[in-house]
Amino acid sequence: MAPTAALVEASGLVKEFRRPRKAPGLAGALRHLVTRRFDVHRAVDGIDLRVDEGESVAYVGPNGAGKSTTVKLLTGILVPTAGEVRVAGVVPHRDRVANARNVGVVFGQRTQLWWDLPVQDTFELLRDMYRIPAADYRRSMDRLCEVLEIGPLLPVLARKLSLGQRMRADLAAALLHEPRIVYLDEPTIGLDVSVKDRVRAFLRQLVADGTTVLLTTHDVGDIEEVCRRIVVVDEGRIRHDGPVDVLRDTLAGHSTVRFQLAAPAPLELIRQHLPDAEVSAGAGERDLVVRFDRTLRPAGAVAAAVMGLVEVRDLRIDDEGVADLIRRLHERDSPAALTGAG
Ligand SMILES: Nc1ncnc2c1ncn2[C@@H]1O[C@H](COP(=O)(O)OP(=O)(O)OP(=O)(O)O)[C@@H](O)[C@H]1O
Repeated sequence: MAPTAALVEASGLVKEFRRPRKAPGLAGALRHLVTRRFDVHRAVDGIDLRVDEGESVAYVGPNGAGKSTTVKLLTGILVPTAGEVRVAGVVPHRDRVANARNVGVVFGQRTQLWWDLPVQDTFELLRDMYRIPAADYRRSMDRLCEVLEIGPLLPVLARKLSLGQRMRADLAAALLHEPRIVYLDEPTIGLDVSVKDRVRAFLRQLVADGTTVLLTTHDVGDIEEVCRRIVVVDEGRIRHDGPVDVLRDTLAGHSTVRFQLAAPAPLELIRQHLPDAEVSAGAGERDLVVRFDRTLRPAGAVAAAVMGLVEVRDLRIDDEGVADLIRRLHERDSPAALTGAG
């Protein structure tokens, strides 16, 4: 087998921000004007990351973990405080123009479409910006119009688009110049289920066609359906790096049903009937929490089993999200074992 080429190579990557340190109140603000003091915050704290051509990587972590900062370092928007980074052989912050030709970026909560222009005009501006030859532009547009069904959106002003339409147009805008790697930040946030499915199907196709994808998301469905590898980052460091499949089997395929009962929960009785589930007490003595592997039994079967044993007043089903996944990783592995775990 031919060796795969590294597309992203980061080693010892560090980004520090200076944050103003000021005492509270007006006196503090005035003092800060005279003697400025700063705290140094390491948003990215020594990241080693290699992404090979054709990989699909979920880059996840809690809020403030350093995900966006990493992506900004990869796009060249930020200059690292220390360490090395190359994307397709280019040092992003040294040669932002060359780097921009290789990368596409989509932010779910922001758009790169010109708000007051028809979608078509943004595409033409991008064509000129990236100096895409006419024949390549035609081919790329034809393909994107077909798979993203954006043809009817071309004459529409960007501000008139629905969220789902805007996301499809934004994906097209990011891919028009056929980048080798795409960074996607929460690409399905706020979308309804059917549009979400379409976006995920499109991303799967993109990966199948050989584009490298780095996806930041809080949605476990995005990870499971689009990515083969998951990198978990917390406090600026990589805590876990491995195949999604392993996590899917051991961690992510769980749901929790929370019951409110008419009387105090008989935990032992319920454990006897649901031996492969985790049965625990909730906040109050009439609350019951059952966590189970949803690949073994559906939530309906768990609810029916409990309702056959005790009187249930109310219930809620929660599928686990990325936050649960990260918490479970912390619980499962000691901090030492987590670092660099593969
Ligand atoms: N320009 C900046 N100046 C100062 N601090 C910053 C700056 N940008 C980010 N930070 C801080 O760096 C840390 C990491 O931020 P970052 O945006 O990379 O996190 P994130 O993992 O993307 O979080 P989220 O999921 O909330 O987007 C945070 O504590 C943030 O407040």
